[in-house]
Amino acid sequence: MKVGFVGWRGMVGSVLMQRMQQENDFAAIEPVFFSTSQVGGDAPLGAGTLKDANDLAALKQLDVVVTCQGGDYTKAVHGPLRQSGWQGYWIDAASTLRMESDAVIILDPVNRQVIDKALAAGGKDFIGGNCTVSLMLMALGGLFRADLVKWVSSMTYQAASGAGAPNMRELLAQMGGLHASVAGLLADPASAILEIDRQVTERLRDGSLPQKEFGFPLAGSLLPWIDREVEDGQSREEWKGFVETNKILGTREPIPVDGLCVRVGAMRCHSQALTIKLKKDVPLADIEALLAADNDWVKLVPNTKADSLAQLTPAAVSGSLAVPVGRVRKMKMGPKFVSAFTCGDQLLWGAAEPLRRMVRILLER
Ligand SMILES: NC(=O)C1=CN([C@@H]2O[C@H](COP(=O)(O)OP(=O)(O)OC[C@H]3O[C@@H](n4cnc5c(N)ncnc54)[C@H](OP(=O)(O)O)[C@@H]3O)[C@@H](O)[C@H]2O)C=CC1
Ligand SMILES: N[C@@H](CC(=O)OP(=O)(O)O)C(=O)O
Repeated sequence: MKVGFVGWRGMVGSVLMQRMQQENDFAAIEPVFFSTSQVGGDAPLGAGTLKDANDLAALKQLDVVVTCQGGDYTKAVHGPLRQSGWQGYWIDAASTLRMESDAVIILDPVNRQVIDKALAAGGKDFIGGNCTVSLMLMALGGLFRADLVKWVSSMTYQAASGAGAPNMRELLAQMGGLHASVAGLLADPASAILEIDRQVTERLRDGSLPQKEFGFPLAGSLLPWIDREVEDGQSREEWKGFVETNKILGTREPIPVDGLCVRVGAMRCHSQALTIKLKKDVPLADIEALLAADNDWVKLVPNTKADSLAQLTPAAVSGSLAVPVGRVRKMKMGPKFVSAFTCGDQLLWGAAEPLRRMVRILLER
């Protein structure tokens, strides 16, 4: 199987490359590497030279295109490539094609049956889901599979990486800038904390912190809006929660999913506080058992202070494929209301891993 990789040196693409090497995936395929800017340069893994990612004739030679290049590339190339008669599989991290009727959003531990059905029907476009949605479904898969969910409200704490690599750098530069502005006072144990706070707040507001990428300080603050405005006062990130969840699950009766998406100063893990209304009253132990057993990556964290603080944070989860879910308890609103908190690496299950596994699914056929 000849598989072309576009966007392999970007942030998501690099994580995909790492995972494919860890799992020895390249041994099973013939990889061809593309670039939009370094055509003719050395390809990785000794795979010859980099081909032009905009060269339709070169792309037409492939059985599969895997792209992490971004939505602009997808918009420019996918349509013309299909119109030229190419019948290969298109596997994409960008959101551009997700809601197209002939595209499937891939998250195989949750929706393998949707993927298999599409493949059997001749489906060719397989698109990775929004990171927040994919991580929520990896965590709550057991409740959805048991058809217990009446609705979900998700309040997110999303990492800088979701906005891109330059944003991660900017967050750290802002952190450094804040620290530097009060380093002298901090070194003096007798200095007044309110004076430290006053100077930090002044720095947050005076426009001197680097903020080209985010537009605002994120370090020492948070940003309660992600992506552009859509309808009904929702951000586009919030809109994806409902439409993508239901498309991934292939629901006939859409399950309401809504909440607020917030950017926080974490590096690459998205966290979510979830309020779930169940269709019926189910004992807590059964809920925990369903959550824990759903897939190989979800990890039920006991609802204790010690376990939550040790296992349910970006610091604990970063770089790991595990998707811990904890803080599971019945809420005061009534026996059908359950709270949960989950945290996951948004570059792994949130971006690269579903694409890698889709290549494997195609290889199995
Ligand atoms: N960031 C995220 O969390 C998520 C992103 N996505 C999707 O994936 C797409 C790619 O995102 P992301 O990986 O963050 O994008 P990056 O900006 O990291 O990479 C995109 C491309 O930029 C080019 N590039 C230019 N300069 C550099 C450099 N110094 N280092 C590496 N690459 C460089 C590369 O293309 P070339 O080799 O052709 O020059 C690369 O493939 C997004 O547009 C989005 O659609 C999906 C889910 C999550
Ligand atoms: N929008 C997400 C990251 C992302 O790339 O999402 P999508 O794949 O839906 O465009 C975030 O900012 O955290």
